[in-house]
Amino acid sequence: MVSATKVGQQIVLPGASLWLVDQWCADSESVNIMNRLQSELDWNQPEITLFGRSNPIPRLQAWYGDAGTRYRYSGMTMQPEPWQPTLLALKQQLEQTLSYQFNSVLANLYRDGRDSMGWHSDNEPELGSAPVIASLSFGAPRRFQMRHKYQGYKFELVLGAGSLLVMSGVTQQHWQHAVPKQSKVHEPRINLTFRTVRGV
Ligand SMILES: O=C(O)CCC(=O)C(=O)O
Ligand SMILES: [Fe+2]
Repeated sequence: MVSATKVGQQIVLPGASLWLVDQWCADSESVNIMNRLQSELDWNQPEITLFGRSNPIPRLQAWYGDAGTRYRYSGMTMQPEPWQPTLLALKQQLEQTLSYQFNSVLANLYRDGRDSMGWHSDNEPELGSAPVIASLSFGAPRRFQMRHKYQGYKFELVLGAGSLLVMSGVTQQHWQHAVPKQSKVHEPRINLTFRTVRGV
């Protein structure tokens, strides 16, 4: 069980463990972090092959972590870059908030509302069956949608700048999540999902 020391709320959904802290970091700090991450991370836009067709993913990505935290994701194998100072500082603060250790982070840059993330669960085998995923958001607020895989429940929230969402327990077994396109959003957003890859 994850225990948070910052003020937050548990979100009660069937078969999901969610913890939301709207203001995990102050506004001024989150603007600063957004700018640093946008300019300092090694962003790339890999191609993804679906039904035999290759297309660039609709966002930019970067993968950082301890050596050996190789990660397979939608047919792509990503080798982590070594920890970068801004990410390392955030990881350490997060580990203090949650009393939990992470060894990697997937960074996503949504350049504007045309960028998105399709429906998926963070259920890659190397994350184990009940992963703790800590998601930090900076920049433009974006919708974060959830849907139950079998029972038709839907849930949605807005992840604003400086927010922390922790998904844990069996959430990934029962639910999928997505970040839909939002044509009225013209500003970038960065989301960091801290993870623990097993077998390192
Ligand atoms: O951008 C987000 O809030 C979600 C990112 C996500 O689902 C992922 O990186 O697996
Ligand atoms: Fe995800």
